Amino acid sequence: MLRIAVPNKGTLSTPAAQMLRDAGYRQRSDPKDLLCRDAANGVEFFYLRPRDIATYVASGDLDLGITGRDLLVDSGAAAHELLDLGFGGATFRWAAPADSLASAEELGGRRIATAYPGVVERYLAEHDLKAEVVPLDGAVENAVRLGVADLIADVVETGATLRQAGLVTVGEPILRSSAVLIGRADTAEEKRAQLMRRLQGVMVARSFVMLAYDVPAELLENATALTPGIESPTVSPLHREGWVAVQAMVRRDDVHKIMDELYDLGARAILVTDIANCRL
Ligand SMILES: Nc1ncnc2c1ncn2[C@@H]1O[C@H](COP(=O)(O)OP(=O)(O)OP(=O)(O)O)[C@@H](O)[C@H]1O
Ligand SMILES: O=P(O)(O)OC[C@H]1O[C@H](OP(=O)(O)OP(=O)(O)O)[C@H](O)[C@@H]1O
Ligand SMILES: [Mg+2]
Repeated sequence: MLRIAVPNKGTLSTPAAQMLRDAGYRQRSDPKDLLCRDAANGVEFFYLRPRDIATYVASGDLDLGITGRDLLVDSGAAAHELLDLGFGGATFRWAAPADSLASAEELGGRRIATAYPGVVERYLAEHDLKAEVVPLDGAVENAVRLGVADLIADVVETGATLRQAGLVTVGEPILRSSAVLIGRADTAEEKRAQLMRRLQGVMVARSFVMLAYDVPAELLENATALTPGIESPTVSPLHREGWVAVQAMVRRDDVHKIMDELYDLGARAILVTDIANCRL
C-alpha cells in the first residue's frame, strides 16, 4: 500500500482533501479521523500536522505527502518537492513597523520573531547576516508591539493581519509558497506515477474549460487560431451547409475574452462546459 500524508488541520487541510477526492481517492468523512484506507486504489492516507509531514516522508515511514513549500524548507528534512499543487498560495515575508527598516540588508543585529526559524536561519546564513531569531508558535504579528522582537518573518496572504498589527512588508518575499506534493529522491517512480498523473489531471481540469461553437467554414482558420486547443481542435461537419462545429480546451481565465472574439468573428452557439477530470 502507498502511504500518503495529508494535512489534518489548517489552511491546507480542506483543499488537499478536496483535491484527492477530485482525483478519485477516498477521504475521511470525520475531520477527527487520523487514518483513511482506500483499498480500491491501494492507498492509505495519514492525517498529520502539515509542519510534521516532511519529517515523516524524509524518514521513509510515509511514501509521499502534501504540505506547504515553506514548511518543507523550514523542516530542513531530506524530502523533495515533486509537484506544485496550485492551492494554498502565500508569500513568506519580512515585516516591521513603517520606517523602522528600509530593506532586508538592515536585518543584522535585530530580533526577528517567527514560527519558521528554519527558513529565517537559512536566509541569514545565505546572506551572511547575524540576527537574533525569536521562535514563536503563532500570532507572530503581535511580537513587535509586545516588545519581544523588532521585526517578524511570517506568512502573508492578503496582508490584512499585518495591517491590523501596524506592520509593513520589508523587501522582496523570502519565498513564495503553495501546497506541494513531496517525496524522497529514492521514492520508486511507479509508486508516485498514478497519484501524480491523477493530481495533474485535476489541476488541468481546474484551469481549463471545454469550448464548443459553430462557425462558417470559411472562418475556420481564424476561429481555430483563437482556440488552438492542446493538441489540435476537433472540427466536425454540421447538417447546415457551409458551417462546421469546433471543440477545443481553453484556459478558464481567457474564456470570456475568447468567446467575445469568436462572436465578433461570426461564430455562434458558443458553449462552455467544465471539465471534471482529464488525462492529457
Ligand atoms: N492565510 C494563510 N495563513 C496561514 N497559512 C497559509 C495561508 N495561506 C496559505 N498558507 C500555508 O499553509 C501552511 C500553514 O499551515 P498550518 O496548518 O501550519 O497553519 P495555519 O493554516 O495557519 O493553521 P493554524 O495556525 O490554525 O494551525 C503554510 O504552507 C502556509 O504557507
Ligand atoms: O495575510 P493574511 O491574509 O492576513 O494571512 C496571513 C496570516 O494568517 C495566518 O495566521 P493564523 O490565523 O493562521 O494564525 P497563527 O499566526 O496563529 O497561525 C498567518 O500566520 C498570518 O498571520
Ligand atoms: Mg496559522
